[in-house]
Amino acid sequence: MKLYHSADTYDNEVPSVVTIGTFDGVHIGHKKIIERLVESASNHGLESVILTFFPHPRMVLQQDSGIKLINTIEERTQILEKTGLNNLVIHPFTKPFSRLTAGEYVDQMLVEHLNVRHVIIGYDHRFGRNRNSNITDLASYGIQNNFTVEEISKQDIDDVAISSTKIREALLEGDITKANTYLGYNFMLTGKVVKGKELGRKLNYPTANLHIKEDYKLIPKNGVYIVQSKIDNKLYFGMMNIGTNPTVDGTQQSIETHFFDASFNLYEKKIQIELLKRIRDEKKFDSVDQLQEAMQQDEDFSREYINSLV
Ligand SMILES: Cc1cc2nc3c(=O)[nH]c(=O)nc-3n(C[C@H](O)[C@H](O)[C@H](O)COP(=O)(O)O)c2cc1C
Ligand SMILES: Nc1ncnc2c1ncn2[C@@H]1O[C@H](COP(=O)(O)OP(=O)(O)O)[C@@H](O)[C@H]1O
Repeated sequence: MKLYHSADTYDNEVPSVVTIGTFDGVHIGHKKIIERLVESASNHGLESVILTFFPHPRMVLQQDSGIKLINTIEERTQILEKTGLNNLVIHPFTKPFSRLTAGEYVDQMLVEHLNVRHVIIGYDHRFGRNRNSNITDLASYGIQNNFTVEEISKQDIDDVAISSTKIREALLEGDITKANTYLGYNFMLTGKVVKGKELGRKLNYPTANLHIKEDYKLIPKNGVYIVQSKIDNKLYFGMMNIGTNPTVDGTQQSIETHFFDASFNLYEKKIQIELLKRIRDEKKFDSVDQLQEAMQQDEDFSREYINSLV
């Protein structure tokens, strides 16, 4: 897959089949549409292109929307990489861009830059300034500009939309099992390991503190989770706490993971952690001893679960 950070730099000479959308989560519903795109392109000797925008339009047009996404743009790219897609175009969504008329948008983006021959698009897709134009308009532009438009039906879209919202809700409720089922892969958190209070090692549970730089990334409900992570090509299991560490009077939310049967220096390292199962809520214990006991129980429970996987 070739990645372009703007449609302006797209340089493939072969005409394309384009799908436009956010694809946050790249879940099983999205995958069906992407399969259709990839198959259509390959059947007609064309290039498959996903045109997506970053930042998310709502992050630019309604800056206070506080929108949270299932994937960072980097994670989204990583997941799309595995779908057989030829080209991913992440076009910068800016205020000036949002003011292009429908005609300008089609001419510049689809025709001039992406050399489009076929568009696969949702029945309710709106585009151009103030989202003025719809799929019927796109089809007329197509007649003038030598491309065809294929509609994704309401039924297919509803399947997709429902699961996207459901995944966000599931994550906020801590239902990681449900989220993973809809995603078709394990929900992940990606970031850099930073220094914490250095208390973990005193509790006999050193914990890698994950710093996620993308403030728009959706963080699941506070609590304790069983996790896995590939670090330097080796798979480690562990237990993660997402929360404010009330026992030690913490206030800031932290994301901390203790990896089993591992001893390494992870500071400054970029890691990706997959969440497998939620164990319990975070609690304020009366003493650090009680916290340590709870962590021992979490470990026992996690190890049993992990052993049952293999
Ligand atoms: C599996 C696990 C479960 C945890 N559960 C709780 C909890 O229920 N309540 C709490 O206050 N802190 C909990 N913690 C957080 C500890 O308070 C934290 O790891 C400790 O303060 C060390 O922090 P440090 O890495 O910044 O040194 C948990 C940590 C882990 C790894
Ligand atoms: N099994 C392990 N799981 C997690 N981190 C580990 C492990 N072994 C060593 N470490 C290292 O210890 C650090 C965490 O130690 P800790 O005392 O909790 O300090 P901090 O508060 O800075 O996170 C991690 O960032 C990592 O570099």
